[in-house]
Amino acid sequence: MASASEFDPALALSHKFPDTTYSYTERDAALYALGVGVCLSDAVDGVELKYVYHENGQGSIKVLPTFATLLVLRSGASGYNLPGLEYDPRLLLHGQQYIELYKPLPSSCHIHNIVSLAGLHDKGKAAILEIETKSYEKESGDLLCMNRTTVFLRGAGGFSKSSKPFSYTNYPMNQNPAVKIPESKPFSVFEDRTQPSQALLYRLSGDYNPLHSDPMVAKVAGFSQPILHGLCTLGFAVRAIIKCICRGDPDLIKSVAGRFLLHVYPGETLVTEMWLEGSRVIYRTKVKERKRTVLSGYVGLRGLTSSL
Ligand SMILES: CCCCCCC[C@@H](O)CC(=O)SCCNC(=O)CCNC(=O)[C@H](O)C(C)(C)COP(=O)(O)OP(=O)(O)OC[C@H]1O[C@@H](n2cnc3c(N)ncnc32)[C@H](O)[C@@H]1OP(=O)(O)O
Repeated sequence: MASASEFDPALALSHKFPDTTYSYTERDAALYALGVGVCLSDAVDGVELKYVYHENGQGSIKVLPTFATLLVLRSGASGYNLPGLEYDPRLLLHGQQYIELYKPLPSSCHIHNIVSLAGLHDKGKAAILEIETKSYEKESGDLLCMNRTTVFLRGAGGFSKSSKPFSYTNYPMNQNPAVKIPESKPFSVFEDRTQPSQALLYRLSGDYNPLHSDPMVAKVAGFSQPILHGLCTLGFAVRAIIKCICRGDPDLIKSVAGRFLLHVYPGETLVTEMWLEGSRVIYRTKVKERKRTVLSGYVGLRGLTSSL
């Protein structure tokens, strides 16, 4: 591999990522739902049973909108390896996630992914890499969703002049997950306790990064114990919004944006606060035990929320 000084960001921008595929069944969707806390405190939860069971004779289970984040998993293997960009995978942290949903996800599907570079930034102490994945249903050719995954590669920055650090983005500013949290009282607040084994369950959905399961790897990365997957925390937060704002209807979710601000330890309690701003829900998730904000962002809704 080349050293940071040999890395040519201009050359990296012309890199073509290979297309990837992904197939899932109802079992994968249900396993994911359990991983992000569905029916965790109530096995017959009136609005959540439909994600894991054919309730009332329904033909198929419902799929949570954040399941879309799994469709890109295969892209990750090649997606975070830009030619010449050197980084220690043990120091990688998930920084942000942005999702657009164009139609409800089917309960089983074959997916074709088109992958591209959406952003690359030199932050000195870190490099930030943004990968965009458009996921198409193979059979119909329909575009189902788009994911933009931002990874924070600690120790991989410094490849450009510190007086003029390299920064490239190909998407509009209004899709940036960084939000200003209102000072008013939240419209709704939802509390959910994760299980000590939460990351061990969530990883079975396909993100086997040992940062979430191996105490030694967690220590090297700077944590006292394995931490929760960022996308697991995001799944908990969006579930809270579906419960409290969407009256249990997952199909109202049009887009999701989240910035991971601090790690979560499995077993900690997540408290998600929500504010309505037009057709957007601004949210912030805190860890109750440490009184620290771990995630914030917004969710775009379909349809009017004026009746709320
Ligand atoms: C399916 C797809 C899978 C995707 C791969 C993911 C694999 C997973 O297995 C891995 C995970 O889930 S890791 C767990 C989830 N993530 C985390 O816990 C990270 C939490 N965040 C942090 O620790 C810090 O915010 C931290 C460390 C990220 C940044 O904190 P600091 O070092 O203090 O940074 P700071 O000095 O405040 O800012 C430096 C510049 O970076 C920008 N920035 C900060 N936080 C960011 C974030 N979260 N995302 C993107 N950019 C971020 C800042 O804006 C700043 O830039 P500038 O100076 O230009 O303003």
